[in-house]
Amino acid sequence: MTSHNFKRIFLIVMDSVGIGEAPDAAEFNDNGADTLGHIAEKMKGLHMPNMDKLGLTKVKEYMGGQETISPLAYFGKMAELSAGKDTMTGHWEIMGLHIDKPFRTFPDGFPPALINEIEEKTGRKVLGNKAASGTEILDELGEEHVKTGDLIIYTSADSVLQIAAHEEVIPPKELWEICEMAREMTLEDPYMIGRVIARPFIGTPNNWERTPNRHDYALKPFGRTVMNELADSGFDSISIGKISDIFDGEGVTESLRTESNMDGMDKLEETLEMDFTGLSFLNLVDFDAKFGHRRDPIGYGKALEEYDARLPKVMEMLREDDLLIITADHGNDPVHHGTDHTREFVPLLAYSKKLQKPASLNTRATFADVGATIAENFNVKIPQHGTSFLADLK
Ligand SMILES: O=P(O)(O)O[C@H]1O[C@H](CO)[C@@H](O)[C@H]1O
Ligand SMILES: [Mn+2]
Ligand SMILES: [Mn+2]
Repeated sequence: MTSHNFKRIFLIVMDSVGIGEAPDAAEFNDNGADTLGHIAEKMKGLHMPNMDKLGLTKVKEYMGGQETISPLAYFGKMAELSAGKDTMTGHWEIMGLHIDKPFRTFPDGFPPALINEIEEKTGRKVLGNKAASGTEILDELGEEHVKTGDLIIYTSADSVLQIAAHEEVIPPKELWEICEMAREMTLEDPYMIGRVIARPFIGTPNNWERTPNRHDYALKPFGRTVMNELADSGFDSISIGKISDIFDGEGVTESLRTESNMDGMDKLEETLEMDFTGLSFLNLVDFDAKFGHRRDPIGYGKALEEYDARLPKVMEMLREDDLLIITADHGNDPVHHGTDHTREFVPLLAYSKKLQKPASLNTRATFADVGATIAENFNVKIPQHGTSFLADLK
């Protein structure tokens, strides 16, 4: 082991917090996308003093951001190499994979053969079968679903098959079973759907509310990730939030579920108190699910400020030989057209108490540089993709 190895690495993915259009944004119809920048403008000033102190404003100027002369963290930004801008592609790339064939998407609805099979196997009819926003489709079809018990099936620009059902019409357990069945049907070509998602909700017409009983059924990562290497070498690989779902449990030695960003930060603190050697990997999904897809820049901005306020405690709880890495998995600009993700650069911040002279990590060509760094740190097999920046952390 070299002198700069860290015993514990805490990785935070701020889901969808992009910092400006990626060089290939045009290929994704995302010219001009800028999640953080546009939120800050809509907020007439966004205040994340702790992210700024770490070095965020070194890589992203935004309204309300405070310039930092001596950042506490190494700072940089990363472009995504894979052919996709979804959560799984982003996270899998962070852990060392390169997804060159995008998952299948069904912007015009799923083929009749699949819908028929679902209807036959569940004994329920299907409503919707189109690309839609998850809240709007409840307004449109919620009442009919409650009357008939039919399944609301919808998708988005992502490779997802989502099934919504009222908890009093189809109890979550039954909905999960239906989703497991749909998962089995769509693992391979011609479907190869990234995720089947159970979307239980409660409430009454015009007051529908989605519940935390959401469950995601992902495909298994297409190759071995750094998490597999860690787990197989006897290190801890702790998942917080939906990380375990995103990797379908692959390379996860312990999983802590969360109900919200703040709950995620609570669970992160729990792992900061634990004695382990390896990785604690947190995803903060509210940014994306509650605000990005809902095109709610003010809600998004407030959530960012609320998150930022939790950082001093996290930094205080870090031990001398810990490393904290903060990044994101794609953008989701809440003032961009549509309701989907955006192809953007993501921030990269790396902080440790023992690092004395934080400097720039420049612009990285792939998110996999994070995975390569983690692999090198624990001396496990370096992924095929990615260049470690461990030696730069002095
Ligand atoms: O509109 P809702 O149901 O929130 O769906 C969003 O959530 C899905 C999974 O993250 C995305 O693909 C997007 O469609
Ligand atoms: Mn995401
Ligand atoms: Mn999303």
